[in-house]
Amino acid sequence: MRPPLDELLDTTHVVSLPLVSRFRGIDVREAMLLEGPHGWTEFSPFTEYADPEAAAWLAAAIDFGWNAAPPLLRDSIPVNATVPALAAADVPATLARFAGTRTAKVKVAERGQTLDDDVARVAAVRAALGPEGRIRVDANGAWNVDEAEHAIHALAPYDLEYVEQPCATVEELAEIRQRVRYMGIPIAADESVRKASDPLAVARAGAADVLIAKVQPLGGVRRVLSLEAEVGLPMVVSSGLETSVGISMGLHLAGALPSLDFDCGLGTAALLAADVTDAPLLPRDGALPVRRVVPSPGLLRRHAATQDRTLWWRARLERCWELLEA
Ligand SMILES: O=C(O)CCC(=O)C1=CC=C[C@@H](O)[C@@H]1C(=O)O
Ligand SMILES: [Mg+2]
Repeated sequence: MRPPLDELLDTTHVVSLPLVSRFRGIDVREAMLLEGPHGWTEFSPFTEYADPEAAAWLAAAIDFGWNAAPPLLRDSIPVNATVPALAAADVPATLARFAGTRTAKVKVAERGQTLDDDVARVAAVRAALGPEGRIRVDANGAWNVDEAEHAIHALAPYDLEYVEQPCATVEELAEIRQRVRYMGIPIAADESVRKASDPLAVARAGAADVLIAKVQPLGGVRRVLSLEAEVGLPMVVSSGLETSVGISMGLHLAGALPSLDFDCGLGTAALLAADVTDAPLLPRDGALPVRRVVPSPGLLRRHAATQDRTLWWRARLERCWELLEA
């Protein structure tokens, strides 16, 4: 059910938050925050996304603000550190932002970098975490199947928990999964789930061992819970690089999933140089508490987007609202 447009627009704030270091090609994260009857919520599709994709993020924002969250089965969520495609020398300072995490997700296959850069970064993460740390890598679909096979061989000595979206298509994922099966390295699907018209296609095709569940692109907490019931694969709840308000939506999903076998990618408030609350959801002892977040009026003012950008987001919300079922 979609609330009236005026009701949504009434409480919106658009913020523009600097990142500590460049991540997925951006230095600043814009987000729109809204307050519904059940609390604060976030609408923050990346700016380049077209309306049909962004509408799922709005459905999620509405779900979290205008419905009671499903019952929680746990109130603390173990999270991973997220390591952008930085130089190996910068790894220790990045990991230090994610206090107590035993797992790290490392970005690889960044445009303009080489496999040697990836190997050096992953080696630095292994050196910092020690033999018991867990390392997963995320290629964001940048490799073809042969490149993925070569890269996985080069990275395997550092002991990989899984490889996230090594290739772009579901067919390629199925193929690389077969090729590296003998190595015991699972394949996780991210873009193939969150950008697909049918998020379950990847599971049906036998293309992944693990699904990355991002709550906004998948349409909200309740929608992901119903997908989970159908899909039968373990899910790793990860962020869409949200403010702490959006992270709290992901935490409510992670808290409600029937089982949670992996550390979640919800520690990314640590990648923001500023947040919207005085009590940001930053990892402590490797975990985050499941709770709602109320933005601080002072921080909303300090990080308010320009008037132009605010109008852009309001128009975007309106167009996406039109796309949702009345
Ligand atoms: O999974 C994590 O550790 C953090 C989230 C994360 O890596 C991402 C968040 C938002 C956009 C993506 O490019 C990126 C990802 O690909 O998983
Ligand atoms: Mg990913």
